Amino acid sequence: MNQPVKVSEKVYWIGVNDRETALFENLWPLDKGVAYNSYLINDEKVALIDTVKINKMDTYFEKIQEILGENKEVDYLIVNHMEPDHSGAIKEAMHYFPNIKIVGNQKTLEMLEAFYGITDNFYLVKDGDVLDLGEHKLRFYLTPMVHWPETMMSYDETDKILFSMDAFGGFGSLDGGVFDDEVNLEFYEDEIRRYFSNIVGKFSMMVQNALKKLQGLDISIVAPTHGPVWRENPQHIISLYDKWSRYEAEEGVVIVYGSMYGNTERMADFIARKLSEKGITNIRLYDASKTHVSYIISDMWRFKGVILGSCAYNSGLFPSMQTVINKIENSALKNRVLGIFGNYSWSGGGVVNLEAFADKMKWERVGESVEAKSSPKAEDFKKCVNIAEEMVKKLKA
Ligand SMILES: Cc1cc2nc3c(=O)[nH]c(=O)nc-3n(C[C@H](O)[C@H](O)[C@H](O)COP(=O)(O)O)c2cc1C
Repeated sequence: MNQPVKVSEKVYWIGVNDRETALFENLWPLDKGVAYNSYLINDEKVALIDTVKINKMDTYFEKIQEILGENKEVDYLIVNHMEPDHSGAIKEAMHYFPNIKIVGNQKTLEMLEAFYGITDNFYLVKDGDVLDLGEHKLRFYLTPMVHWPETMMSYDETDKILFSMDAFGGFGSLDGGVFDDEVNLEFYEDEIRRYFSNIVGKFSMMVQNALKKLQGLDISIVAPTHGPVWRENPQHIISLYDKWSRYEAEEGVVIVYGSMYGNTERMADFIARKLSEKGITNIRLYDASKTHVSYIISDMWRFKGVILGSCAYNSGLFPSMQTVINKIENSALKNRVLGIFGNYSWSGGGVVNLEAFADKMKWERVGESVEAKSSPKAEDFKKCVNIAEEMVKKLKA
């Protein structure tokens, strides 16, 4: 999309879509692309709010010039977040608008120098400071570690727009629709949760601190740097963030397994069927070697039950399961209920490592771990039934 889109009388969305990059942060699949949202406030003084990734700059400055006309320039560039997918065009912005002032906090300043060697034309703001643009007044809220040290949000007190940087944003390009009332929210909510769980979730406590700081603010529009702009129901996305960062979950079970020859997979299928017979409708069953871990973590952030299975592999976990375990540990997901199963043929390695993981995570356990020797037998399936039954009891309690 090349056209600027009006967010309010003087505020414009001037974001760009990226459908070329395969992996966000060179890690997270972008099957449906991503949008880098940037905003322009065309007041007496002109403010640009965050920029876009450098590979997507071709029409960006044209859009700005189109809004401003020939005789106006950008006065301020508000840098809410220094991650290069938003700060990438800062140097070009300084080149394009030589009088521009870069607005950020002390940590922004340090990063500007470290990333781009920029030390001049900086306008330092502290928590609660206000920048007067004429009709519009921007108040700055420092929200450290959501999910970088310098992260902050800018609140337009006139139109009640919260420019929230990466918070409340997600994957998925904006294919025509820009606002929450213009798009299929089911898709974007999934992609926002995948973004949250993989990138921001580790900093859930800082998200809670930020939400507390924003409490009481009259917010009409939430304008993040990725994903849709929330103008119809901004409280909806705020409440989802609140729920996820408190580790609240829905009834449902995510089963993930690593299997080479199908024995562990048979146990996973069996457990899934037992869960279904007991009335669980939200069951997600993943082969860890097929589905990218980012989708698996996203579902674990959504559902209360987690059941992990691995065959033994060179005295350890099956490698794709090791990836899943590492990611969960790194994300520090809390308050889940866990069942464990696995398979071996001589001295094991899968279940013992899943047990060690369980000890670290301190999640509530269900049933006795089951480790079948090669093809699972009747007594193994009995233990699988027990895991499923105990899980359902916990979920329905
Ligand atoms: C490369 C490789 C390494 C393995 N390492 C172990 C091991 O360290 N300990 C063990 O008990 N079994 C080991 N096994 C055997 C498998 O874990 C076992 O056959 C299991 O039943 C496979 O489950 P699956 O059918 O779900 O793949 C290994 C198998 C392969 C192919």
